[in-house]
Amino acid sequence: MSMLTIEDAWARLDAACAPLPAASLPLVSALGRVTAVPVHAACDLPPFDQSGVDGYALSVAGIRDWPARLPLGGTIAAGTLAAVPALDAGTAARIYTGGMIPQGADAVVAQEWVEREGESLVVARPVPVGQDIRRRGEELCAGTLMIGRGERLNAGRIAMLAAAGIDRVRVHAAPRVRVLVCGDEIVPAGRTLRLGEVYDANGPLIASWLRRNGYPDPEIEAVPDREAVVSEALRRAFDSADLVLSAGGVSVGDRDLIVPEAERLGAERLFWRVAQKPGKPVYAARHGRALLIGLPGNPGSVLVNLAVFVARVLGCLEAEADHAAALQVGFLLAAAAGDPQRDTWLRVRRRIGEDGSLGLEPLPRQNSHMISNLSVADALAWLPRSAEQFPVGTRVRCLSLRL
Ligand SMILES: Nc1nc2c(c(=O)[nH]1)N[C@H]1C(S)=C(S)[C@@H](COP(=O)(O)OP(=O)(O)OC[C@H]3O[C@@H](n4cnc5c(N)ncnc54)[C@H](O)[C@@H]3O)O[C@H]1N2
Ligand code: MOO
Repeated sequence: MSMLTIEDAWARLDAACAPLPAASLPLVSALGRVTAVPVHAACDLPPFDQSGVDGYALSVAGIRDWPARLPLGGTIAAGTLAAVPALDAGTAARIYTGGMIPQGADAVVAQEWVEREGESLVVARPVPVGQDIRRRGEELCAGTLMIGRGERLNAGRIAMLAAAGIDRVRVHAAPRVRVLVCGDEIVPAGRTLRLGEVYDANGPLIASWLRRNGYPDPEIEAVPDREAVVSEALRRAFDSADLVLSAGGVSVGDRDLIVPEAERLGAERLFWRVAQKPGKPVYAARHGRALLIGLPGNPGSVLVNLAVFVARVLGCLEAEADHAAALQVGFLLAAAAGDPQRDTWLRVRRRIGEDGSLGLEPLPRQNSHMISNLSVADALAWLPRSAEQFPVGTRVRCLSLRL
């Protein structure tokens, strides 16, 4: 049976994704979304010359003799709205961190370095011009490009834009995701299992993975293995979602209904089966503007395909500039077996060595129906197909599970 390489499957998904429309959102509501336009600073940073410390503003250019004794004028606090009076020659003004530097001042001296004697200030040692003044625009000027298009907004980027006066930002819509959890034997936790049933791991896995990665909670539907029900669930999902994720029912059993029902509804296949282990029977198709990724039902396979394909499609739908799978290179901390026909995604725990190197510790219980090693697993080591063992120390690529 023909199997696509992982790279070819990525290329087909990339080619099939069209970016979702963009809209302007209040900045903090845009957390996790991707910019649709470049964003430029709305003001200079800092916006005015300001003090970097609590201390005294003075004009050192006019002082000949040190120690200097300077009569004290007014007090300048941060946030003072009224115009700050100019500093009289030969005087000093009390100033707080962030306070506006008065006209005539050319330095600030921190209060720890001076003595107060009545209404005068005694400055023992010479102070260089410019000391502890943060200059207007020294970090950046209004109009400076702060972030390009296609960048995902995290807390730091939101803070940075807010500081530069940005209150709204144009971002691509978050993909609407609908999840179909397939299988007659699947029941939610909390019920007593009857013989033949298993608890649903895939619904909670997909929902929490999406939330963890900054996507809105998806619609989740339990779908029994009946043609009419699968077909109706797919039809509704295609109508209402940008990305449909089904879990289960994509293998070759007679009750594996996702592929035939999706295609009966007119879905165009992008691929079915990828040369990877686990997760081989993964299916991808396009129906109108919606994409379907049929995740094979074993929870270990869902896990792998979320990290390998779903993350990529989501980034693509949001026109993320660097949406390609973020791969790192590490080395195996124990020998591992690959597979002669398929690339292997080996669940590992990442361990940073004392020298900063990235060690990948292969974990037990790798079979695709097992997920108890997720107590510690955080990445997938990518072992190319090979009949040989990979010895300790082999350098391999790895992909975060984004759990
Ligand atoms: N003759 C063949 N049989 C199978 C092949 C194959 O190539 N030839 N591939 C195997 C592989 S690999 C996988 S992976 C599975 C995928 O099959 P399906 O996508 O059709 O998944 P199901 O049969 O529905 O379920 C597989 C397995 O996972 C359990 N499961 C399903 N959903 C959940 C859930 N929500 N929570 C927990 N566990 C779930 C299900 O009970 C089955 O045990 O096919 C192999 N067979
Ligand atoms: O692809 Mo399956 O996930 O190997 O068990």
